[in-house]
Amino acid sequence: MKEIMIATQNKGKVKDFQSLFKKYDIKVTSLLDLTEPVEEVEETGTTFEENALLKAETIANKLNMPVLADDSGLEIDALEGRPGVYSARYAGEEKNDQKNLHKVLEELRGVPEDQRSARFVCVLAVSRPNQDPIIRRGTCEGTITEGPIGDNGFGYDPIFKPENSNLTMAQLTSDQKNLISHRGNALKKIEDWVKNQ
Ligand SMILES: O=c1[nH]c(=O)c2ncn([C@@H]3O[C@H](COP(=O)(O)OP(=O)(O)OP(=O)(O)O)[C@@H](O)[C@H]3O)c2[nH]1
Ligand SMILES: [Mg+2]
Repeated sequence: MKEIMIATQNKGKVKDFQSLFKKYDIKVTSLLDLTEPVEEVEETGTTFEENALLKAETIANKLNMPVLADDSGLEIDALEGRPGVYSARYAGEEKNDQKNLHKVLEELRGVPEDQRSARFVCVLAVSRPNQDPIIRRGTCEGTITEGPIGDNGFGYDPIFKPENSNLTMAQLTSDQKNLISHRGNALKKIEDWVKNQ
């Protein structure tokens, strides 16, 4: 079976990619599968594109093989685009999903529904030896709920209601999420590369 290495340490992303790659018959491996753990790449960029490329290139050079990296986050209009590229560490260095989403809910307290618009952004970067990288962005528009609902997914999924849906991302199955998600939309744009693996 073909394999793609994803340069991530995030279990939630790995699960999304496993569901996304099923139809291509591709096995997903990630940094979590390596016997010798690699140090986390410091995300020093100020854009999703910069950080995705940084993660892809660093890991591709280290492992000497093609890798796919994902930099993603939530942009909330009423918060001028925050948490944005800082989504993973919004409430502190420990990267705690619960604390992050409660910080967002607190900041949006009293903001009416029609002003709670937001979008998930996912930038995928492919780095491969001796070839130019591929970088593509996917988004998913929606609104922020007043409280967390649902147990599936990860991150901010329990407080994000995609447009045209009555359910939050965390109430959808992985397959349902990925049909409409930022990650699914970005992956469609690199499908040619995926099929050639
Ligand atoms: O509810 C969510 N559903 C999603 O589908 C999703 N995708 C991203 N996010 C948030 O954005 C951060 C990424 O930050 P990020 O790209 O730096 O990843 P990370 O640091 O968690 O792992 P790595 O891939 O860098 O190893 C994550 O931690 C989450 O908080 C999501 N939240
Ligand atoms: Mg990260």
